[in-house]
Amino acid sequence: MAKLTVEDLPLEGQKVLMRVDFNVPIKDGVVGDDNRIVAALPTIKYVIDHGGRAILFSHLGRVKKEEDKPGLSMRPVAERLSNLLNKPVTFVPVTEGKQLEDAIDNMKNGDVLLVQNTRYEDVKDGEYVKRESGNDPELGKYWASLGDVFVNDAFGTAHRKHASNVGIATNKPGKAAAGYLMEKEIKFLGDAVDNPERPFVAILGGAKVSDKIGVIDNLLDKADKIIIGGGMAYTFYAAKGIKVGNSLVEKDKIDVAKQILDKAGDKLVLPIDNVVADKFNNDADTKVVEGDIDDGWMALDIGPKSVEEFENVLKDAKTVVWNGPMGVFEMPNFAKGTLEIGKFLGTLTDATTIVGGGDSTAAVKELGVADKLTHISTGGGASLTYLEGKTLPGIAAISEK
Ligand SMILES: Nc1ncnc2c1ncn2[C@@H]1O[C@H](COP(=O)(O)OP(=O)(O)OP(=O)(O)O)[C@@H](O)[C@H]1O
Ligand SMILES: O=C(O)[C@H](O)COP(=O)(O)O
Ligand SMILES: [Mg+2]
Repeated sequence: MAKLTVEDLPLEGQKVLMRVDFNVPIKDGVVGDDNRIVAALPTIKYVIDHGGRAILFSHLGRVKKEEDKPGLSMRPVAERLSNLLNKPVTFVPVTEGKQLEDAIDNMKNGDVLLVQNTRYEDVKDGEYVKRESGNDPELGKYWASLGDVFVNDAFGTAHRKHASNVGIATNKPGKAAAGYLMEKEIKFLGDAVDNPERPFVAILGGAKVSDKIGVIDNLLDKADKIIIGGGMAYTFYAAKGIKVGNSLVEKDKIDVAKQILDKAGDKLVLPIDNVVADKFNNDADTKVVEGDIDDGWMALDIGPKSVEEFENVLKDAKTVVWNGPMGVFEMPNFAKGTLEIGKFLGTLTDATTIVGGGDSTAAVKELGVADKLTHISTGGGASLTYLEGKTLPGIAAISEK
């Protein structure tokens, strides 16, 4: 990578501003899945082990009104980070002003400080002003003034143009570096997209048809096969004139699906059979059907023949990128397709296997197959934007070597 990295920066005695993606699930004031915090530890440790003073910034959720703030405080994240680092982390409950500046002045080499949720800046005096999310130039300049150098390790946020990533970087020319997580994500995803070992197979599932249909179009030029499963599949069924019953379909995307089918030829692999249910519930009546899905039934998982067919396509793959579960894996009765595909990927020891996306990552972790895969991306939207071949503003703003 031609970008500056954390190892290129002076750290001893420096105030090191760091952008991380600690946008993690919080339930009842406690951090749930801490994958994203754990993933940033190598860079944080490197900075403090080299005498830097780590000043961490992250957003958490989406702050649109004053009342959103209490539930989206970074305090629980500071507690978890402190446990993981096994040392105190100073939490500053504000995003600007004397309290923050004093706390930074009091830091010693090797100390860690976490600033309040950067998106608190999106709401001022009850108004939704988007200072952070809209990359307000004054805010980026102010945050940049609080430190000497900048390290961006927030791959998960790289598709966003925020004051805390793009803004700070722009105000630290020649001193804005990528962290280890950023490097690692770019390496795995970059190799997969730019120079994949073939056959290269992409698996797309999940529920966000309109968000992700653009990815399919772009990947058609790059992948050897694209497997479509999960809620994504039935819009393609509809485009082919197969009956979908009450399955998830995005009607205004049927035309796009038709165009993709025309362009794709036999590159696109759709489910042969599905587990259909009479309601969206784990306790629904279910059956496996091939092809047409009758009214009153909805497809909530791929069926055994689809699993077999998908495995057949995957068995010789050398690169596999997966986003979006094969069914409603949150309900145990519809988790089998996702589990089977995940388990099978785990057996492809000669292949590079990459999973990205919030629910997809949660699925492979819950189902116990995560450690068999080459790379679990911390980016959902970011990894897909990358796969689409688009420039990520957070990465673009990092200084060149
Ligand atoms: N057949 C289906 N019908 C309805 N929902 C489905 C079906 N298959 C999967 N899903 C749902 O799709 C959701 C996950 O899709 P999603 O596109 O959000 O993936 P993701 O990995 O979280 O990616 P991102 O990070 O972009 O959100 C899950 O909640 C799952 O229940
Ligand atoms: O979780 C993510 O994808 C990133 O942290 C970005 O969050 P956002 O979708 O709220 O901008
Ligand atoms: Mg999701």
